[in-house]
Amino acid sequence: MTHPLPSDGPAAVAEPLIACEDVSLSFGSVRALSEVSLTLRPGEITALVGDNGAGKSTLVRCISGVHRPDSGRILFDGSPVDFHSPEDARDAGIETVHQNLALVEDLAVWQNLFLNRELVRRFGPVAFLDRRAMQKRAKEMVSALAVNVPAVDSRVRRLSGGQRQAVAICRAAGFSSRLVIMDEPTAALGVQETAKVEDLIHGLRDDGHTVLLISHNFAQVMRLSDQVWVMRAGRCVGGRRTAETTGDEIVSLITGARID
Ligand SMILES: Nc1ncnc2c1ncn2[C@@H]1O[C@H](COP(=O)(O)OP(=O)(O)OP(=O)(O)O)[C@@H](O)[C@H]1O
Repeated sequence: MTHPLPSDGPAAVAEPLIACEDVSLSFGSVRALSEVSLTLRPGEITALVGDNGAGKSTLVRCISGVHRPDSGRILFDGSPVDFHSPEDARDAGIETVHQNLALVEDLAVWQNLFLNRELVRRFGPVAFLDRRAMQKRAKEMVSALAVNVPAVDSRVRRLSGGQRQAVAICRAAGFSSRLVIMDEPTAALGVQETAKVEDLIHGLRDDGHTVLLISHNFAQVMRLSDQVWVMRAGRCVGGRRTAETTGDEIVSLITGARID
């Protein structure tokens, strides 16, 4: 059963972009997920919170095609999906910004944006990388998101932590993705860089992306999200509209001081 959100009004009638229904997954004797049901509304930022080991990353990896649930199902835009790999999820429009960002330090920003999705130009049977087209498109992607990077031909090695995060978000937001999943996007950043990355995340929502955010930072969850789901010991123990809850209530759900 999906936990009802208290003030599910007319907006709740809209089809969720993602619905997890009774998703369970064990690793050997470890039951990482037990019948997890939750929904992500389209065009919103949903936060997923919980203590270490609660199952957040495992759930996100089921949505992004890294793991396949043992039971239960995941619906994307109303239809059940069975991703066999992250590429399957990406092809469907689900992008993940990993904690390690998965950027190549010695490549330029534009090369990182097009990693594994290079544009090619064909002359008869021969294909060439279309550097010019990729650089042009990279500039458009960067300026569309107002990403604060020096130039698209800068090497990633020269960028700050916040700028790297911005490049990774830009890559995830490009290529017509619909859901962008972020795992602790500001964990390694200072206050100013965190604020810039949070602006970017708001920008993604303003552009119509749906965002799923794992964060241990309650203040950030309260600032950024529209909805919060709480996990504890592999279970989803509740969901709240962010505007109608408090950090204290979320903490009590996480710790089990209050069970809804
Ligand atoms: N590949 C794996 N093999 C075995 N056990 C795993 C694997 N991945 C996760 N687990 C276990 O599943 C449980 C849930 O882990 P998960 O990483 O999903 O939690 P989390 O909420 O993301 O924690 P954190 O906030 O620390 O990242 C833990 O007990 C973890 O040890």
